Amino acid sequence: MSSSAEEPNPLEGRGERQPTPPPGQPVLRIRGVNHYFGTGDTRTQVLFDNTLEVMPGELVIMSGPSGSGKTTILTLIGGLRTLQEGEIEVWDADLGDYRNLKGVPEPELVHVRRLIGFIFQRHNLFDSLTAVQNIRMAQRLKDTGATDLDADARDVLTYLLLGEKDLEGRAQKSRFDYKPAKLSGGQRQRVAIARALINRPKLVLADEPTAALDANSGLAVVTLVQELARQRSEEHLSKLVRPPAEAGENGRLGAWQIPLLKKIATEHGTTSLIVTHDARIMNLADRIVHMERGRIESNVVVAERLFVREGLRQSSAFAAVLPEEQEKIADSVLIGVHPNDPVRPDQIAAKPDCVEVYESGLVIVRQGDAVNADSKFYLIRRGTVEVLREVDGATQKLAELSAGRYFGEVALLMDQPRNATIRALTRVEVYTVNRTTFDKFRSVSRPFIERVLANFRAGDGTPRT
Ligand SMILES: Nc1ncnc2c1ncn2[C@@H]1O[C@H](COP(=O)(O)OP(=O)(O)OP(=O)(O)O)[C@@H](O)[C@H]1O
Repeated sequence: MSSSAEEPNPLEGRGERQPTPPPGQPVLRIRGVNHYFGTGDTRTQVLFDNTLEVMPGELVIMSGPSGSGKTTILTLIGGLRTLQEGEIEVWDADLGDYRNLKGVPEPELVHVRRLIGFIFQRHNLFDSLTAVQNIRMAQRLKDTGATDLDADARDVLTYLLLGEKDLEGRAQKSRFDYKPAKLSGGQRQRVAIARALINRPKLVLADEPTAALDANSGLAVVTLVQELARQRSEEHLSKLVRPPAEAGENGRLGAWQIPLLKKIATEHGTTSLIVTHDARIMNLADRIVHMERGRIESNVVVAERLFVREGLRQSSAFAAVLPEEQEKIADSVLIGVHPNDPVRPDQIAAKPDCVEVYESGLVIVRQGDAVNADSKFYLIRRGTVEVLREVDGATQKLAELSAGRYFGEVALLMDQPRNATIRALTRVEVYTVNRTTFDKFRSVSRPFIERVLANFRAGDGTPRT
């Protein structure tokens, strides 16, 4: 991930670019993590068999009721607690490899902590130092090669509305030289956030980072975290900026913050795990992980969920069922991988009923094959297929279908043999909905489907397979 060609990158020439994990591999891998508090009779298990992968640059939101284990898992990832059971691996860009947190002695855990920007409620600012000095202190921990550290510290504080400008860009008294005792709770929190982000950590762990913040500065924090991960479009940012006419509205950025935001976020690739109940932040998430009673109950890549929902909705069979039911089916096939990324064999093995891969030239569905208990409905995840139909001994090519298109519904709906052959033109990945699920929803949506089938039999001109 790099800045656009037009923009000069002030971090250029700061030495070696930190390497990222190999393509398709996560920056954070958690496998089978259990955790217990207490000893003897009072020993209680609070985490149960948690497995999660986080990809580079993702903004992950962790949600779940109080006591479900979110903070415990975050502190284990950050090396703030000893890992008792399971595996946690964090990519160390300086090392160019993963650091395994299992059985790691304390001095080595310190290395892990240095990789991470922590934003926790207990922010531990130095009481005797001013806001700027607190940040300058953090800058000493890591040599980022920056030329003007003081200006960088002030820029981040200014963006977080602690500098000489208010949200509308009007002059205000800056808090640069205030000590923590003279700052409000929300201002202290923002100084702590600036301190956590000043060295542009590749991994940010945050526990309720916006709880003490007003809506405007809460959004400013999350937008900064997002921009550190990767540049968003002008359109995305402009939606977050308050129009002058709505000066009274809460939860927006000032237009003047945008250029500064971009300047601060010139180096990309930060991955963030944020525990929050703040709905506005959830809307910005790339991945939403929900915990219940010590277990990760769901792990959803937002773009994948949208992709599958959108794909299923095009099919008359699924369009006929209630939106909540459509969402349930869509969620049942998700594999937790962004649709732009190819699936790895281990990810397919983990969800064998949800996704299949066909190499170029392979037949996925063959014309004339009877529909049975193993027959499926297919949504193309990646790649292109061709739709072929044999009529009177001659093969006609009816269509080419690519990502986001579906096939295989008609035979399932009509209980008839497949009416066309589908062959992979490239390597193809497909989501599959099995017959049982399909039939369950078919019965719910029967009246509608009868109408669809009537149209189909009459021939409405659309080639369906
Ligand atoms: N130091 C500790 N000693 C004993 N039990 C603990 C300790 N810390 C947490 N727990 C228990 O572990 C469980 C998980 O707590 P954790 O703080 O991880 O949950 P959480 O989801 O972060 O909750 P919240 O949203 O309230 O912060 C809870 O039952 C909690 O009481």
